[in-house]
Amino acid sequence: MENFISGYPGCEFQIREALAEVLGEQKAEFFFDRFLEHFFAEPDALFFKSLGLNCIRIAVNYRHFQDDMNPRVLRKEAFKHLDRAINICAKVGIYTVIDMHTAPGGQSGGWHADAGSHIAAFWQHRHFQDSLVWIWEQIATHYREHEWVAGYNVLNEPADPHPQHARLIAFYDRAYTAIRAIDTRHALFLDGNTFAVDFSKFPEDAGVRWANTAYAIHDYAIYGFPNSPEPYAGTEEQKTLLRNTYKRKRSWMDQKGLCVWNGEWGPVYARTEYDGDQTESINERRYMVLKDQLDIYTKDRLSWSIWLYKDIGFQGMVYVSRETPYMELFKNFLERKHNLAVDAWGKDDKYVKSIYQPIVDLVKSSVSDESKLKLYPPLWSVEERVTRLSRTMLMAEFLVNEWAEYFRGMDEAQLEELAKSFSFEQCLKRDGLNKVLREYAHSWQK
Ligand SMILES: O[C@@H]1[C@@H](O)[C@H](O[C@@H]2CO[C@@H](O[C@@H]3CO[C@@H](O)[C@H](O)[C@H]3O)[C@H](O)[C@H]2O)OC[C@H]1O
Repeated sequence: MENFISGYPGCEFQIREALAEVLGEQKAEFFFDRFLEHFFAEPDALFFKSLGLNCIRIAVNYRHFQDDMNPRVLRKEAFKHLDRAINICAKVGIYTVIDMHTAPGGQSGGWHADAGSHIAAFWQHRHFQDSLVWIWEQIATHYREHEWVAGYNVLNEPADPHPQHARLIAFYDRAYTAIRAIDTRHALFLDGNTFAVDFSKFPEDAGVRWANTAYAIHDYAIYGFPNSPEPYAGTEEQKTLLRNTYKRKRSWMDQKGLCVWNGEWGPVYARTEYDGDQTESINERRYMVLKDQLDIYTKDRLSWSIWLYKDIGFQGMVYVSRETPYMELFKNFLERKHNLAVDAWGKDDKYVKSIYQPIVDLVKSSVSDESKLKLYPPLWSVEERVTRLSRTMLMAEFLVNEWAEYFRGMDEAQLEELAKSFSFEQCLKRDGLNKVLREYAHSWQK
C-alpha cells in the first residue's frame, strides 16, 4: 500500500498503527486483510491477462513476513495473500515476480520504503540486512518449486549513499548466496543503485558471480509527470531525450552483455477534480509518452512491468470509482491532501510552494559553499529535500490520525464495504492506457 495508491497520508506502518489506535488491533487487522483480499482477486488477473500481458510484479512489504518486535519469527499469515495472488495468476497463466518493496530500516528515503524517514537506515545496520536475508530465505524455501513464479526482485530501488555503493554490492552478494543455497532455478532481478538507475559500481564479474540474474532499471520519463520541462509533443528532440535517458540507464548491462528488465515505468495522469478541463489534453500527451517509450522497448525486445495495476485514480490501469463508499468518505480529505501536496509522487505544489520557499532560501543562503548543497541522492535538490521532509513526512504525520478518525465507530460490515471499494467490480478502467498496453503486448508476441 502506498499513500497515492490507497489515499492515506504518510507511510503504511503509520496508518496501520493509527487505525489500530482508533478501531482496536483486531478490527484494524480485519480492514487491512479485507483490503488486500479485494485489491487483487481473480477478475483482476483475468483482466490483466485479457490485455495480452503475461507477467505481473507483486510488491510486498517485509512486515508481512516479520514483526519488528519479534524478529526471525515467520508471521503465521506471512504467505496468505501472496500465495493467493500468485496462485490466481498461475491459474490464468500469468507469471509473477516477487518484489521486496520495503526493507527493515528503509532502503531509501522514499515513502515507498515505509520507514518514515529520509535517512535509509537499512545501510547503516547489519541487523536490518541480516533480517532481510533471513526473509528471502523464507520466501525462497516457500516458492522454490513454484513454476509460475518467474523470480525474485531482491530489493526495490536501493539508495546506498556509499561512494562505491559498497554496502549494496555486499548485500546483493549475501542475498544471492542465501537464496541460491535454497533455490538455483528462479531468476533474480537486481535493481541498480539510486532508485534503479545506477549500475556504475556493480562488479566487473557480475555475469559469472550472479548467475541467472537480470538487472532492473526503472525508466520513469520526466515528460510523463506534472513537472515536465515542457508539454510533450513527440518531437524528434523529445524522443531523442527519452531514448538517451533510457540508454544511459542500461549502458552498463549493454557493455557487459547482461539481461535488462524495466521493472517500473509509466506516466501519471491528470484528474478532472484537480485539473479541470485540461485533463483530457494532458492525458493525451501522457499516452503519447507511453507509446513512444513502448516503441523504444519493443525495438530493443525489452521486457517491462508497468507501474501500476490499481490505485485511486492517478496512475493505475484500473482505479477505484468515485462513487464507492471509500472515495465518498474520503472525498474532502483527499482534496485537502492534494492541495497541501502531501504525497511526493507526481506532486502539484502550486498552492503551497510559496509557503515552503523561505525554508529553501534559508538553507541555500546559510550554506556558504554551493557544492555542499548537493547531498545524496543527487536527484533530491534542496527544494526536493525540503518537500520530502516538511510535507511528505512532517505534514503527513499530522494527517495520519485524521485519516484514521474517519473509521471511528465502524463495525465489520462497514469496514468490509470500504475495503470492497477496491474490488475489480467497483473499479473503472483507464482505457487510454490499457489500449496502448494491449496493442504493444500483442505486437511483442509476434
Ligand atoms: O513504489 C514506487 C517507487 O518504486 C517509485 O520510486 C520513484 C521512482 O522514480 C524516482 O525518480 C526517478 C529517478 O530516475 C529519473 O530518471 C526519473 O526522471 C525520476 O523520476 C523517484 O525518486 C522514486 O521515488 O515511485 C512510485 C512509487 O509508487
